[in-house]
Amino acid sequence: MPRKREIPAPAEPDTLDLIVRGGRIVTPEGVHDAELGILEGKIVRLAPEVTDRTHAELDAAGRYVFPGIIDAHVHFNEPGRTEWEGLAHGSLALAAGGGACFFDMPLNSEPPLLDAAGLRTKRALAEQQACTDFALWGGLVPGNLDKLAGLRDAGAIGLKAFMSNSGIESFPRVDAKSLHAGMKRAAKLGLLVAVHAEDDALASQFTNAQLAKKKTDAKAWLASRPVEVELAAIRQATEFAGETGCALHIVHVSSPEGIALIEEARAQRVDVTAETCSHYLLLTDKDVAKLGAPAKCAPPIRDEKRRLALWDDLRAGRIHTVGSDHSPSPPDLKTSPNFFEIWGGIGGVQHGFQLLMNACAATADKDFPRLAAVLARNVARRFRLDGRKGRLAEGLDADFCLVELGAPHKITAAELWTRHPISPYIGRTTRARVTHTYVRGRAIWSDGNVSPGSPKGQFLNPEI
Ligand SMILES: NC(=O)NC(NC(N)=O)C(=O)[O-]
Ligand SMILES: [Zn+2]
Ligand SMILES: [Zn+2]
Repeated sequence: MPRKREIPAPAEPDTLDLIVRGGRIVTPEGVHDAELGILEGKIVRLAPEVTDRTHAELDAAGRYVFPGIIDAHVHFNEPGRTEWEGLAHGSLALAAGGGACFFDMPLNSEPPLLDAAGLRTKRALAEQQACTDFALWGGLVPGNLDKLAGLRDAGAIGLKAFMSNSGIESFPRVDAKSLHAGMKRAAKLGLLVAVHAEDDALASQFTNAQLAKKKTDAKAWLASRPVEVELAAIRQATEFAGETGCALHIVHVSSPEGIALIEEARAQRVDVTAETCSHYLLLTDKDVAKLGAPAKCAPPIRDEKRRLALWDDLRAGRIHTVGSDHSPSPPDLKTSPNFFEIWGGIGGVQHGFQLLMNACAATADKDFPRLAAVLARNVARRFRLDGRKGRLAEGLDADFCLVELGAPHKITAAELWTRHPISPYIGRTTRARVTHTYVRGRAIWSDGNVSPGSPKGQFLNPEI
């Protein structure tokens, strides 16, 4: 008979650093009243009532406690185009909107992030400048196949490729051959590939048709990128994913037809997931015509029917992640009488997610769990960070934000933390407001203000 092992008495719990009192906890499974106990940056208690001793308390009564948002799609453009945005401004704006982590795209920094040395440079900058945690995308461009292993070893969260012109000379688009070869190599390395899915030949064809008619207004620009442009590229990328076994993430899917193609591929066991962005759920082609430059992005914002269908997709679990695709530029690049010449990219990192919550305000208990899935849990899962991030659960990082559903607030340019006060959401009203954002148990944003002595962001390595 083996001797009975002596079971040590449970250690006297340390005094907690923080208890979040009285909030409504949002998880993908539902909303419930509970409290969080936090110690050394981790959630160590999640219970109806946390009774431990604590150094501090945060009153969350009457508020929702969301998991810290993980925005897998931002362009903070540093190094090289810091005057467009920058890691400090960008991450603060993200935190002000409930974000705890961002994944920075390999463009529009200059040079773009195409190898391990580039990753180390951007990582060092972000460790100094970013107030939230972060991961970094590497680029997949024609000719950098031999850099992909280095990118993986340096901790890239995945590879990003453009199937159409990126607008950035140093970040050329992949043709079919280089995309296929890149995905094949990425599959071997265990790296996910994300694509900007617009077919270059079709986009040029439709663009030329508009320009030939001397049409250069917003309406003509929208007509130059019909849904077919997106669908052709999604078809090709999913086909390649099937052939190569590469994990594929289609970023900024703008149409329900695009989501349907991704669903079809998934039914064929292709490892593909869909991201859409807040602006496709919040704006329509009419807003593009009305707002002009601040609402220009590619693929473009679609009609009301498609916007509503994307909400259906999101509620049905057919959209896996929602990012901001925050891609701002200085005002001079946003002003031209020719809409085709205006820089494409929407600055929405601060308000986009809050406006999604606002859109669900009347059905919060039903819809907030879905938002917790697409804004945090699913992102962490897809990018293998779920051992640390993405949920309010014991043992995970204490990343969370408090959301208040209060009186309608009108969004102003003055409240933007981005470098340039350009946003399609200025003038909109929202009942949902993020009052506090915590990363690893420390306040970054509190009571609608930047917390003094903000902590520096940590680099996140995928769990390969
Ligand atoms: N160079 C960019 O930042 N492009 C971005 N611009 C958009 N979406 O309009 C993007 O993600 O494709
Ligand atoms: Zn893109
Ligand atoms: Zn983007």
